[in-house]
Amino acid sequence: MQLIRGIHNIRPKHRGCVLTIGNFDGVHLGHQAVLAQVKAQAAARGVAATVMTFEPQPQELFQPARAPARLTNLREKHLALRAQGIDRHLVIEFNQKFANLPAREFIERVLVEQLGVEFLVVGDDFRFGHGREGDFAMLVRAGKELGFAVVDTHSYRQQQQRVSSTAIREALQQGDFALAETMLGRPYALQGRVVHGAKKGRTIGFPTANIQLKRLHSPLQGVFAVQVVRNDGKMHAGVANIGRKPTVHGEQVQLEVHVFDYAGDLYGQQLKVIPTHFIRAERKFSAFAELKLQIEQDAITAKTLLVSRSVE
Ligand SMILES: Cc1cc2nc3c(=O)[nH]c(=O)nc-3n(C[C@H](O)[C@H](O)[C@H](O)COP(=O)(O)O)c2cc1C
Ligand SMILES: Nc1ncnc2c1ncn2[C@@H]1O[C@H](COP(=O)(O)OP(=O)(O)O)[C@@H](O)[C@H]1O
Repeated sequence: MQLIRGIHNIRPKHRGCVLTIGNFDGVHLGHQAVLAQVKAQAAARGVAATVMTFEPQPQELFQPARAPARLTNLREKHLALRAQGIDRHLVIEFNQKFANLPAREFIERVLVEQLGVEFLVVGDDFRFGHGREGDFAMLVRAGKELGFAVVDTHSYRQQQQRVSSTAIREALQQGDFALAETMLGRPYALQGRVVHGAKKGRTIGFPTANIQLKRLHSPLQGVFAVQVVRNDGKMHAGVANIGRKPTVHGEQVQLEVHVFDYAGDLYGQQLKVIPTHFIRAERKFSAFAELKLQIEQDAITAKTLLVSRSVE
């Protein structure tokens, strides 16, 4: 799959596509139904199945404090789109300049001239262009005039509930990882590269692989039993903390994983961390020795939960 970052990187050879536009945060089953429609239309026409997303997501630019926690950062989203068999992922850098682009210009310049869109799939509540002036009806009219088809996405439901990024976020916050998985079509996972930390973990017998979340807000916080998948596909059990580490005056929210029965170097590796159970909220301890005792308890709890899960 091809990743195109920025409209300035669209080349004449990219003309001709079946396109969908949206945030696609999570790439859940609702999104996957839309992607299947895009792929089928693209295959029938012999053009590229293309997804346009925005980075940051528009609300993260306009109202960063109120923007919902992302289920997938850019990389995770890209990998999930790739797993769906999409040909091209076009990431628009969403800044004030792009937000000011008049709706008509977006259609004429980006959709028609640059992308040569043949078939467009968007939600009927999709708004775009300066001051959100563009809407579904405008796209339909422009399509008739400029020669592309426009269809709306259908609401995808499961047990009467509309599958949405919001519903998945709520399931995660309630520790209902099984429900989140049924809506995502895969286990909820956080992915990233192991970076260097303060090197304190090893001094208490709990080395922790530190992974930057690359999100404005995290949908999860606290201590969890987890499964860890390495790039070579090897699986391990572990215990993880997602938080600011108030005991050691951390700043950014980070994911830290202690892998059970493992001793080796994980720096630089890509890890996929699948939370399976919520254990407790993060706390500030008055001494590092107290935190050590608590982590020992957390590790026992996590092992018990993971064993009972594998027996189920
Ligand atoms: C299972 C687990 C639970 C944790 N719980 C907390 C916590 O409640 N409060 C806190 O400040 N840090 C918590 N941490 C983070 C530790 O402060 C951190 O792992 C330690 O400072 C080592 O950091 P380092 O990897 O940068 O050396 C936890 C870590 C793990 C693995
Ligand atoms: N069982 C393990 N779980 C997690 N990391 C481990 C483990 N064994 C060794 N490591 C290595 O140790 C590092 C973490 O040690 P730590 O002292 O916490 O350092 P840092 O502060 O840099 O994360 C990991 O990034 C990894 O390379």
